[in-house]
Amino acid sequence: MIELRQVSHRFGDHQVLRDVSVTLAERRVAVVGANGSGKSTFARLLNGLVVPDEGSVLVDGLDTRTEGKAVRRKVGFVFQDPDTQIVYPMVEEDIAFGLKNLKLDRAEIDRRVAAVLDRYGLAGHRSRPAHLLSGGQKQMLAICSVLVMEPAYVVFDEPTTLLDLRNKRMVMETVAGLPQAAVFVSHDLDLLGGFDRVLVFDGGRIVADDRPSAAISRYVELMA
Ligand SMILES: Nc1ncnc2c1ncn2[C@@H]1O[C@H](COP(=O)(O)OP(=O)(O)OP(=O)(O)O)[C@@H](O)[C@H]1O
Repeated sequence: MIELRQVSHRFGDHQVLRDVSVTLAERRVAVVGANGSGKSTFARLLNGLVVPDEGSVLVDGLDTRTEGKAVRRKVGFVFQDPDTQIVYPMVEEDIAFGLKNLKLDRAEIDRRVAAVLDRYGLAGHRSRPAHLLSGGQKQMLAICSVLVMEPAYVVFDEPTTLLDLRNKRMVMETVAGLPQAAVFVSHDLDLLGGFDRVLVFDGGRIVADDRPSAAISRYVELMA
């Protein structure tokens, strides 16, 4: 369970989140809202990439302010642009990077790298340079690098924005099949029908919190 208690945050003079309190316990939570409404900041709070100016964020009781490292182990984060996330030139090195930091032995790293590449259709690309992958394959590589760490939660920040329809579907099937709870920030409203809960952000506040159809109707009204 992830809990925000009276969270406010500003960047310089700009108040980005205003007194947000919410508890996330569902398997699939989506977050929508206008550009600049605070969605990415909210997403980054969930794994301690951003620590709030006021209030607190608790992940299974761990405070992101004091337990940042443990929180980042628990909460994987997928960015919009996989190029921000891919750090090593070769596919297998990129996937193995986090596992090496955990000081796992070579055989265990190999096993986990092979399993995740196989599961998500990248097994044939294991020894290829990452920059030769298509946009969709790069996003799947970024997702694999997160999933191989076996986080308890996965936060996706607009992971489908740069993808064509086929690759959007592939990412959505991946999200739907995850054993973990996921929080999914998106402007692609048509992808959110299967979610348990949708939060609508406006001006740094949650202004609707409902099932997909009701929340999306509210968002469409807001944008009219
Ligand atoms: N690191 C930062 N430094 C300064 N300002 C920032 C920073 N990150 C975000 N902001 C500003 O905070 C506001 C909210 O940004 P945020 O990225 O959370 O919005 P968003 O709802 O995700 O927007 P979008 O849909 O465009 O991605 C924006 O005005 C943005 O310019």
